[in-house]
Amino acid sequence: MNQDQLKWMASSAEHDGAVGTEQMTPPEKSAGRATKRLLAVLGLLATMMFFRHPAALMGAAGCFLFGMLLGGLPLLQILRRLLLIVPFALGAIVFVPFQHAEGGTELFRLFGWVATEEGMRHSIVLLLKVVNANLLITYLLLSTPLFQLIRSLRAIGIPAVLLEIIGLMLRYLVLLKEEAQGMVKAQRSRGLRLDGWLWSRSTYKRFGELLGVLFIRAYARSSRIYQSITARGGFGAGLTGRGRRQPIGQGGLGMAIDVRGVTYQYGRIQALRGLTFSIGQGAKVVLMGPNGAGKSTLISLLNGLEQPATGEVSVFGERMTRENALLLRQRIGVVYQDPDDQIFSTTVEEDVAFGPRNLGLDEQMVQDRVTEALRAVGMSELRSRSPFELSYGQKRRVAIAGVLAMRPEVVILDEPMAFLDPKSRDDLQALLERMHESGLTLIVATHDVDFAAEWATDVIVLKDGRLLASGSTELLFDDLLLEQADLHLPRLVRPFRLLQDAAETRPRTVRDAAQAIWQLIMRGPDGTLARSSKRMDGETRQREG
Ligand SMILES: Nc1ncnc2c1ncn2[C@@H]1O[C@H](COP(=O)(O)OP(=O)(O)OP(=O)(O)O)[C@@H](O)[C@H]1O
Repeated sequence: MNQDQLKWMASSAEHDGAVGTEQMTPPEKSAGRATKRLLAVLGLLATMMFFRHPAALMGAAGCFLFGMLLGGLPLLQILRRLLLIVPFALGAIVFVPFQHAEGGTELFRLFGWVATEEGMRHSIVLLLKVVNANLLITYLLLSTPLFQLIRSLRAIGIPAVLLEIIGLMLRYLVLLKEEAQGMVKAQRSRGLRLDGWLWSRSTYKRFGELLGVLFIRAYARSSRIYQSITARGGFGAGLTGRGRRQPIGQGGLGMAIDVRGVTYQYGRIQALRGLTFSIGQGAKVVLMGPNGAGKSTLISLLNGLEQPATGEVSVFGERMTRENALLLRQRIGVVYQDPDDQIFSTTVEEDVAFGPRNLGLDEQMVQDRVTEALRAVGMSELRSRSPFELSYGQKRRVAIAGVLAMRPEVVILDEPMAFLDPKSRDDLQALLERMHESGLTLIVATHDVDFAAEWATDVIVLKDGRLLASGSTELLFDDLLLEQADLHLPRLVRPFRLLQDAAETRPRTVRDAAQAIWQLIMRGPDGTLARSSKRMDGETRQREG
């Protein structure tokens, strides 16, 4: 996908009205203000380290709080963030007074431990310093959007790798929180009562078990996130030298993907059993098959995240190996089923910029690609938002933008329609159409036969790791194949199957179906319509009988 193609998509999206007004990069002025604010907070934090007197620290805390309220920050939010330091405060109060037992002035004894005046003072000073630091950081977080904060941190010379580590740690914390919330919700729906949980014995009995499950779930999720980061060139030494595409071998002209005798197994589980098929450039392919058929495994192989046990996968004529997988991967983008597995940055624009940065592009080019990709998916307005605050459909668009910004030639989407409302599904289908018109080869793993019949040009059907069939979407009308693959006939076709005179009619779209019905009606004068109606009535009665 070249620059013109992505731009074309972006302009089409705007033309369709799918896009709101583009929010341009924040003005220099506010970026400068954010950096000044960051420097001021860092300066105050450093100064705070030298304060030794509780009264001075208390005075500083009062000033900070007053300043924040004067600046319009909500008191409730400030207090909520202050609650975060309660565990630390308890630790400081409980342990620190006993630190100066030797040589200090005794205040009281507890279980043989001596609390001293010096220890107590030290404890109060420590506590006040933590409160002050918390107030200052809260001020920064509440007054400056996260993306600007990150830019400012970069501007003052904090190494990018450190920021990435912080970003990933934050992502892991968010992930833990989401998993914990998900678990609580699922358990409440099955009768878990939360009233009095803090004092309940069973809470503590099950605590270890729940914590274990939480970490296993978070681990599984983070390994999927790791996969998607790798798919966009993360953790690698950059995908290509300075963003240029290396020449890729000759062969298979017009062929985007060629799969020959591929097998794959997870331990003793045979997931793929000798698959052979090919996909031409510019095709719109649906990958179908029941649960466990091997679709996700195949996608991992096509993207080079896994290597086949036997057989080979070729991309644009070049055989995929461990060595060239990084290079070939930039020609094949993958949009995973769960956008939360794919998105991990603190802002939408940072997330979309992740792949282009891995390509080694300069910052201006990265920003251009981010703008274009977000415009193409109709998400320009939300570029500064945290992706974790978005709806599921919006997250999916961000995930697609992240892949488009890499300018791949093939895009694979795993169940892109899952969990979307009808309007979002229509929007996504229109987006897929634009992506295809811009020259992309698209592969969509789906269970949705109606979407497949309407949208795709070709179909690949798997079952139990085997290829049941591959070819044009005419296959979707083959009853035997559909039965073998646990699929059903597209809905639009079913009524025509009940009409003897129109049993072979295979409408793909509502418009096709309307036209077919109209043609049937127009045949009326010679009596066909009447006969058809009678036959339909007759057949319906027969079925009901
Ligand atoms: N990490 C794994 N470890 C062991 N077995 C696995 C693993 N992932 C998948 N499998 C097995 O491999 C087979 C193919 O699974 P895969 O996820 O590729 O199917 P799928 O067609 O994508 O299914 P679905 O439609 O449910 O997503 C299944 O039998 C599955 O149990």
